[in-house]
Amino acid sequence: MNIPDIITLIAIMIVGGYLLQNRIFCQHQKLSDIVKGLPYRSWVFGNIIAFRTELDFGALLGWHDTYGAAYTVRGCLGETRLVISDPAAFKFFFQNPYKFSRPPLDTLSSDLINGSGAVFSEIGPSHRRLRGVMDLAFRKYASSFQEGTDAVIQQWIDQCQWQNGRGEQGTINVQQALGKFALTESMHAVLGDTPESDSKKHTAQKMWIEHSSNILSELISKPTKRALIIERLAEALLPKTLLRIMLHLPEERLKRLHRFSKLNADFVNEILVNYESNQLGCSAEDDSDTTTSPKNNGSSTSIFSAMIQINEGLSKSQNKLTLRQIASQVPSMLIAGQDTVGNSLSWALYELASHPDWQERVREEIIAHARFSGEAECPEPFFRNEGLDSLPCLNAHIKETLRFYPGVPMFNRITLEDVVFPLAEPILSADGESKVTQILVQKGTRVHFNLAAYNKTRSIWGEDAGSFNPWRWLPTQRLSESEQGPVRVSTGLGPYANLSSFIGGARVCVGWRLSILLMQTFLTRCLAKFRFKLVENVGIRPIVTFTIFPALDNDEDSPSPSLPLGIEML
Ligand code: HEM
Repeated sequence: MNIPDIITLIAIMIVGGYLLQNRIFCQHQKLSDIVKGLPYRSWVFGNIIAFRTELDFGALLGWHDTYGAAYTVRGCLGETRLVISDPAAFKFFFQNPYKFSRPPLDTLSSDLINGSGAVFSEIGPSHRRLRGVMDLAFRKYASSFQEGTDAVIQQWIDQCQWQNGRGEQGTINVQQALGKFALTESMHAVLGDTPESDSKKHTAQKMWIEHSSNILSELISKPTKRALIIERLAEALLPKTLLRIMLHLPEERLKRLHRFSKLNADFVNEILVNYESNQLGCSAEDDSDTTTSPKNNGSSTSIFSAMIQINEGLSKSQNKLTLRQIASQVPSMLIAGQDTVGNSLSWALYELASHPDWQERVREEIIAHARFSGEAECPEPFFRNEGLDSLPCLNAHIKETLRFYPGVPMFNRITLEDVVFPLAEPILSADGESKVTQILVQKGTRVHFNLAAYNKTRSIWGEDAGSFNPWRWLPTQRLSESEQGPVRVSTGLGPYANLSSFIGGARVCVGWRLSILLMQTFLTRCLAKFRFKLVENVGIRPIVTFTIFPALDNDEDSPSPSLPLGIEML
C-alpha cells in the first residue's frame, strides 16, 4: 500500500467514526435554516473549492451583493460556515475577540510559520500582556523610510537606463521590488538593521529572508481536495495534541511548513545570541549592530529594543515577558508586514497608473508641499513624518487603496461559545419570509469575516462603493459634479478611516501606523521622480489568497505576483 492509499484509508475510517458520532447535521442545522447560503452541488466539498482554493475577488464581492452582509457557505462533509461583513457584527467581534479563536489547524500552521508563542496564536490574558508591550513599542518607535525608498527609486532608474540607454522611460515589474522594500523596511523598523550590515552574524536571518516571500499565500491558500477532507475530519474529531501529529503527514505543503519553521527557530536563536553577545560587551567588531546595543538603551533604535525597554520597566514581575517571548515576535511581525504592505503599494501604483489625471493631481500636491534638498538642478523632495499627514490627495489615495484592496481580504475564526451577532442591516431569512436582525451562531462554528465586502458597504461608502474613487475621501475639495464622492457615514470601525482593513479592538493590526507611514513615504518620493503608466495589452487581475496580489490576466494556471508598469522619469 502506498502512502496516499494509507492516508485515504485512514480518512475513510475517520469518516465512519465521524458519521457514527452524528455530528455532521446536528451542529449547524439552525444556521442554514436562518441564513441564506450559496448553492452547492456536492455534499462532500460543498462550496469549499470555490471558496478556499479558487477564491475570486469578483465572486467574493458578488456574493455579498447577491446574498447580503451575512450568508452561509458549505465546507466539507456538510459543515456550515458563516460569511459576514455587517458593520454591527464586525463591531461585536472587535469588542469580543476572545469569544473566538483561529481554527485549530490554522493556529498550528501559524505556530510553524510565525513561531510558537507568536502574538497570532495567543488569546486572553497572555495576548493582552504581549500586546501591551508591542503596542507601546510601536508607538515609541519613529523612523524614516526615505533611504529604503531611494534605493528602490535608484534600482528603477538603473533598470530604465539598461532598457533604452537614455534612462527616461521603461517597463518595470514593480511587484517584486515592492515586496522586498516592505520586508527590508519592516526589518529595519523591527530589528534596527538589515543583514547586509553584518554578514557573519546574520546567516540565519538571510536564509529566513530568502524563503519568507509570499510564504503565507503559498502555504495556507491552496490545499488539495484530499487535504481539505482530512483537515475537516481532523478538526471535527481530534484533540489538539493529535492534530499536531497530522502536521507530520507526508505532504509537500507540510514539509515546506516544517522547513520554514526550522528557519524561524534559527532566526529567533540568532537574534538572542546577537543580543546576549552585545550585552556581554563582545561587540568590539560589530559596532554597526545597533539592534539592541546597550549603548542605545536610552533611545529605541528598533521596535525590538523598545519592547525590551518597556518590558524591563514593567512593575509587576508576573507581567514581564521573557527575552525569548519578545524575540519570538520578530518573524511574525515581518511576515505580517511583508506581503500586506508590498501588495498595497502595488495596488496604489496600479490605480495611479489607471487614473492619469488623478496621478497628476497627487503629484502636484506633493511638489507644492515638499521641502527640497540636494542639487539645485536635481532637488530631492522630503517631508518630515508629521508633514505626510497634511497631504489630502495622497492620503485619500492611500485610504481608497486600502478600502478597495484590503491587505487581508478575509480572516477566519471559530466561535468558542454560542454568540449572537447583531446586524446593522437586516437580511432576508433563508425561507424569504422574514427579516433577520441578529444571528445566533453556535459554539464551534467557523466564521469568515469578509473585510473586502465590508469595505464596499453601500450604506457607508455610497452607491459607487464598488468603484475606485479617491474623491470620496475629499468631500470639500471636489472639482466637479462628476468627481463627487458620496459623503461617508462614520460607524467608527477600525483604527484608520473607518476601514476594517486593519480590523479593530484588542487584535487590531499592531503595524497599522507603520504601514501608513511606509506607504506615505514611498509614494511621495516615488511620485516626485516617476510618472506611472499602464502597459498596453497587459491586463492585471487581483488574486485572493490570504492577501490580494496583482497577477497577469493571462497567467491562468498558477498566477504569481506580477505588476509590469510603464515608468517615465520626471
Ligand atoms: C497594509 C498593511 C497591513 C494590513 C492591511 C494589515 C492587516 C492586518 C489584519 C487584518 C490583521 C488581523 C488578522 C487576524 O486577526 O486574523 C493584522 C494583524 C497583525 N498585523 Fe497587520 N497589516 C498590515 C501591516 C502590518 C505590519 C507592517 C506589521 C508589523 C510590522 C503588522 C503586524 C501585525 C501583527 C503582529 C498582527 C497580529 C495582531 C494580533 O493578533 O494581536 N501588520 N494585520
